[in-house]
Amino acid sequence: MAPQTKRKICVMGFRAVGKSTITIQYVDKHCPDTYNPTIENTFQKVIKLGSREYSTEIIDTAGQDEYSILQKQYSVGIHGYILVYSVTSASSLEVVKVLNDKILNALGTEKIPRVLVGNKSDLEGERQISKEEAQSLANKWECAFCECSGKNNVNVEEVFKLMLQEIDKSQQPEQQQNSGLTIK
Ligand SMILES: Nc1nc2c(ncn2[C@@H]2O[C@H](COP(=O)(O)OP(=O)(O)OP(=O)(O)O)[C@@H](O)[C@H]2O)c(=O)[nH]1
Repeated sequence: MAPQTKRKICVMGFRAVGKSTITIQYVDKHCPDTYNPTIENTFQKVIKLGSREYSTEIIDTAGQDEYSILQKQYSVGIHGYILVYSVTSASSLEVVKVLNDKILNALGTEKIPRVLVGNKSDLEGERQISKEEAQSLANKWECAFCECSGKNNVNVEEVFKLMLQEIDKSQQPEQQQNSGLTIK
């Protein structure tokens, strides 16, 4: 069997957008009952994708806002970023834009594997951000995009699959790279 490929992924975004719910739903297959603001949690999961196995470390970070300083441990040794906003909160998308700028500045390159994730897609009646608006932002950033519901476990697997694919793509020679992947 091929050796496991190590991946370190950081889940970031504004407070209460659902970072922990998505992560715990994916790793432990359940939705937390109560809202507990996260300080920082690290999860380990072996993910099988096609013929490859990934030994994955997923860092669920504390909620950030536009004034948060990007901590050093979130800019060193991270393979990819899951940038979460809530489709019910326009300001959470603004925070993700600021976060994205901070990450790009800290790493000094635009070629960073990222997935833009619109969570709480089950709350259609409270929607403030359209899929089209977020998709066009992801196109501009040349990163992957999907919406999901951590609560209802819809598209959560896809978030992490897209992340691993984006990381793999970034490690291929330039000519083999396609534009950002999307799961609708
Ligand atoms: N309706 C709905 N609620 C959700 C969803 N995901 C999370 N929530 C709720 O949103 C609240 C915040 O969820 P968390 O997962 O703790 O959010 P977080 O981004 O980790 O929060 P911080 O640790 O404070 O940054 C909780 O009450 C969750 O139940 C979702 O997909 N749909």
